[in-house]
Amino acid sequence: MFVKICGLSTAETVAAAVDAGADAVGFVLTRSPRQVTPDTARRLAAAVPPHVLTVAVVAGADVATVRELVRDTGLQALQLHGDYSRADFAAVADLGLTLVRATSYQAPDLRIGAYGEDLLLVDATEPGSGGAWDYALLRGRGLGEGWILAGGLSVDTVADAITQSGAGGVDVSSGVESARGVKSEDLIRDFIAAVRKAG
Ligand SMILES: O=C(O)c1ccccc1NCC(=O)[C@H](O)[C@H](O)COP(=O)(O)O
Repeated sequence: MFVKICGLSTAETVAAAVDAGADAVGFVLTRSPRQVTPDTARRLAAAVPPHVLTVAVVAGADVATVRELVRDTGLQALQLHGDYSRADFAAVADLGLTLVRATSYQAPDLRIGAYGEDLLLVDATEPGSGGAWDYALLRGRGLGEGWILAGGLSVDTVADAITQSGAGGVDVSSGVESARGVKSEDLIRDFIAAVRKAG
């Protein structure tokens, strides 16, 4: 089971996620309580071992801005939220990053690779809101191998969510925070332990 901890902004919480066995860590480069600058993302990612995927999270920016945001960060993956087209995905393919298409569970084209992406993250309608949804809606929908479930997951709900959805990976942000935008090292550890136990 692939686990991504999203919205990290301090060295301590990045270290907690890595030490607890996260497969990926996300840095939000877009307007959010978790927003970090590209410089901060680069500094935080420099301490992450290469086997942990470092992900730039961007929502709604045009392709030129996206390219500018990730330039020089050294991050390994780019997660795009919003109305990005197949042409937009093609226009960032030359960056050589792992591409993550983040989309609502209500959107069409719920299949890995439909836009040329490497990973598909199926989220609530409002990313980063902590809003849960009916994860069972996606069971058996043939999304492809290893799609990632997101939206309102927490230590208490993640095991059931995996069972209900059949997801091969999970992503969390609000559910590992002590207050909005403030990550908790204990909750990060507990969340990853809950996923490992379930998976
Ligand atoms: O985290 C944000 O604030 C955010 C803002 C704008 C676009 C994306 C954002 N986060 C993306 C994520 O990958 C979140 O982890 C995902 O939406 C799940 O969030 P949550 O429901 O809070 O666990």
